[in-house]
Amino acid sequence: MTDTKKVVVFDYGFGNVRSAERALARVGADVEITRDFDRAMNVDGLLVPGVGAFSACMDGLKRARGDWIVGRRLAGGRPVMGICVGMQILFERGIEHGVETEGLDEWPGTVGPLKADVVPHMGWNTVDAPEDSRLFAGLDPEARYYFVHSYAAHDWTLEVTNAKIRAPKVTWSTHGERFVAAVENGALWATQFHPEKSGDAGAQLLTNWIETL
Ligand SMILES: NC(=O)CC[C@H](N)C(=O)O
Repeated sequence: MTDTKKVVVFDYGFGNVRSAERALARVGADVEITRDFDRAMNVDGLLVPGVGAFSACMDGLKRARGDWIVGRRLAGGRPVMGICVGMQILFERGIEHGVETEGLDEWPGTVGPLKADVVPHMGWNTVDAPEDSRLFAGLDPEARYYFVHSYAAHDWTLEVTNAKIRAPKVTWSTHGERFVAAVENGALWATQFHPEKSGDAGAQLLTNWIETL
């Protein structure tokens, strides 16, 4: 019997923390919703949800020292997962309603408006994951995931040229145009869609993350 993995759902005031908590508990994690600095720093896995505007989420995250916590966890190789705006804020910057806000800059690039006939992109969609993805391991390539967003990262520019460093794995989806749907980058994983609202496929995806903790 492997140890039960402990996960903190980081509560900085901008995220559907209860549904994230339920989904993680359903796949066997010992889950706590908190913004407590020490618990968020020392738990097996930190999940950063995000609902709302990029700038408001960044303000809330900084007020709870979430920027510091994410940075120090990653510096020590401690797993972090971002969901929805919790993924968007990992990029260099976000532009929403003409407001440009600095993100955590874990990855270069700008999160901007989705160019599609219908926004928000609200509903189920497939993704195009790399063959060797650990996040999507064991999942049907035709599986669908639940998205609710009007902004996205359209490009991926972080290139890793050193063969000794594991290159990030990027998963794409399309709504009007191609956008980044998920990233696996060492201890930092993130999804634009909501695994906690994506049924069995989402549960398998969260299980895949929990198993790395
Ligand atoms: N579901 C969300 O809260 C996403 C909000 C984000 N500002 C976006 O539209 O992409």
